[in-house]
Amino acid sequence: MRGDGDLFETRAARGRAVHRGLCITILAGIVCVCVYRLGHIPQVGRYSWIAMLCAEAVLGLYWIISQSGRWAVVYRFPFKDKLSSRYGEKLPPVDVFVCTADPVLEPPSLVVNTVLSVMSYNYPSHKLSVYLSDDGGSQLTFYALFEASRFSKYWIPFSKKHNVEPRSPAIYFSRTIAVDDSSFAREWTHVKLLYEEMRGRIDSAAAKGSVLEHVRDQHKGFSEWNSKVEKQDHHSIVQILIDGWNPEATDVEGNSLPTLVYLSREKRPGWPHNFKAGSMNALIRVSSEISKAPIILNVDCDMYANDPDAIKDALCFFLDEKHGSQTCYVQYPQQYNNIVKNDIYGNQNFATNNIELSGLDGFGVALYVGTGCFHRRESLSGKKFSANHSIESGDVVDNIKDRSVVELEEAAKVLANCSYEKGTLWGKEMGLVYGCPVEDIVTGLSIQCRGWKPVYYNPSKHAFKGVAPTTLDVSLIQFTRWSEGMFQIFLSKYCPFILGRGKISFGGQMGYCIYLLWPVLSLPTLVYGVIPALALVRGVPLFPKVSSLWMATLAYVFTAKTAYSLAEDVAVGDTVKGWWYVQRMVVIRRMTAYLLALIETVMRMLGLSQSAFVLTAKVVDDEAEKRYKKGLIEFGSSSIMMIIIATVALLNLLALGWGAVKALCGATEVLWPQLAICGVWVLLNLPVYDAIFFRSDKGSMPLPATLKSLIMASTALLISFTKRVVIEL
Ligand SMILES: O=c1ccn([C@@H]2O[C@H](COP(=O)(O)OP(=O)(O)O[C@H]3O[C@H](CO)[C@@H](O)[C@H](O)[C@H]3O)[C@@H](O)[C@H]2O)c(=O)[nH]1
Ligand SMILES: [Mn+2]
Repeated sequence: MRGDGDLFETRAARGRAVHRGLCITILAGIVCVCVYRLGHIPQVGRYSWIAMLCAEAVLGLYWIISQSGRWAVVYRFPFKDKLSSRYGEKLPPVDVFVCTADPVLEPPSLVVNTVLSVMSYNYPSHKLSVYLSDDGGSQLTFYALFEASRFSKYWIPFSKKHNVEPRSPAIYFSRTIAVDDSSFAREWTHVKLLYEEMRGRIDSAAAKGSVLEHVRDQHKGFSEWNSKVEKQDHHSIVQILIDGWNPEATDVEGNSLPTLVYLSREKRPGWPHNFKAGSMNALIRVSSEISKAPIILNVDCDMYANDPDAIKDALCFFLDEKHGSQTCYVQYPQQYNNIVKNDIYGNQNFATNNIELSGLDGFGVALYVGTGCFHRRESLSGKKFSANHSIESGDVVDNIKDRSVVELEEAAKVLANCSYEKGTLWGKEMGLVYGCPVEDIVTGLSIQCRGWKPVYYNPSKHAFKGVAPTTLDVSLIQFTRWSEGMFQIFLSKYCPFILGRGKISFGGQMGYCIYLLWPVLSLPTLVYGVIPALALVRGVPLFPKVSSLWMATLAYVFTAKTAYSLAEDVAVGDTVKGWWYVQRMVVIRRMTAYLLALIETVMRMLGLSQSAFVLTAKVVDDEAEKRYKKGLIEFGSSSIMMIIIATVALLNLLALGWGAVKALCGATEVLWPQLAICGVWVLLNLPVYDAIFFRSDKGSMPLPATLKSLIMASTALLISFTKRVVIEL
């Protein structure tokens, strides 16, 4: 852990002693449970017992690993006022990269709101260049950016003059103000109208799928689409929509504007384009031709800048005299602006964002999560850290010299061609690493292994806000991609224990594994979701006698872990209900997304499949949106994931029913601990029963999924019951 610098401070979190004390007792408990399991393997139900033993051992090990995120939590505090007074006009230029990939899943009007929010940062415009990379190669997106470049002439001066927040016009204008006679209200009304007109034009072009002919005449860039341009087959397009160094490029009040560039790298069938990593690498090269700022901010197209001063905060970590030269990136947590009450899909990650990631920071590592991250260009370009990397404060104009817009565009295009990377180190040692669905995580890890130090910064005012998934399917697909990518890293040469050895701290290596090992959790969770219920019906006990000391130990481990997790979540701002919903989502993710990722990984290792990047949809239909806002989980598909969820839910419900009847009938061998486990599963799954039995909307469990699940669950129970009869005979 690094100590204090002059532009920021690092403080240890309180309560470490309590956590460490509790850790020791839980650890002792876990050891006892495993010892007990090993020493009491029964004759009947042997395999179930061994499965439970394995599950508990894996969960216990994972619990140990996850303590690395709690052991040495630190928080960061930058001093941006000090930065401003020290650097004044000499602040470094900043390039902002925005990535988009599909005009349908990522509507152009959403994309340009993100672009406008980063264009209007409280930062000198002539030091700011914004690049939009469009992997969709879409004229509609280009058109939207063209519209935004015009609207920015009104929006930037308005938002800066009145210091409005946030700087995404869509979000800002969705809130109303008291319209009176003041000049602010008049301006507000005027700019809002301009915004709404612009948005109307963008949305109607998107709906029609084409841009009007007379509009196409207004900018030379549209002619790029005169020849054949298909999403996966087109030439490189680079269009400088605002050349910020040109004294004539000004807003309506005569101030300079940030540079604005549209990029769509070349795509050809047969050439791997490497998804977002490929797009980022093209951005790194193209921007180095045009503005070459030493600091790069990278955001996803749905993630607007929420804090107009965030650049200055981040710069404190780069410009600090003591530690700044070693900083490779400053990562902010992923926050969302579309979270409903109690966050039904567990998107907010309270414990991860406020504790675990700060805990990793305490061990000197931070995950790069692909968005909301400020990079040092040098560290992104594959350089190793060596002393004395200071950041220059040159202006964009120094870089451009006397080249015209067209010259720059032509030079930049070449850098975005498919063939450019052939035989180079791009995607290996330079830029973002290729071949992994979580290009961000693996890239961050390898940068740190080159001697650089990242910073995780989680300010109370969120710096960026994105769009969180609003249906179960989309959320689980996202987690499948993530967990598959994570596990792939663990099994590759990038495994932190191998690559990171001697380069990052052991605590940091463990910290990475909190995420890299996600898919492994699928099996023990399924064991706990299936075996106690089946054994209950079969009449086979899987736990010690309720009155025994062993049972007390087991119960202690379970209670202490659960209570700690609840306490920590609530301590950092979650509600009790929110925590409970996270528990549900955790279980669902493990049984579905992580399981599929595990299977997929095995298939990939056998050469049977290839990983891809399934884009997360940022829009859903109105009805689904309404259900999301009402807090109803959207099942609505008969995918294998839904069937797994429904099967486990029904299995536990039926087993609980059976056990309860037995208990009421006064049977002596009621297996209380197993009954309790089924009870917990049933409680967790209440919305699943609702979706199966009571709901009739489109988000309910489809009948085919219900039937398949019912057949599977009852068959499994029947088999178990038959075994019981055999035992009794
Ligand atoms: O071929 C592609 C695919 C995606 N993207 C962009 O990548 C971003 C992230 O894609 P999204 O579908 O929103 O994925 P998420 O699951 O929300 O993304 C998280 O996880 C990714 C890694 O899996 C990271 O790259 C992202 O930054 C991080 O927000 C979006 O801006 C896309 O436009 C591209 O530019 N090109
Ligand atoms: Mn996203």
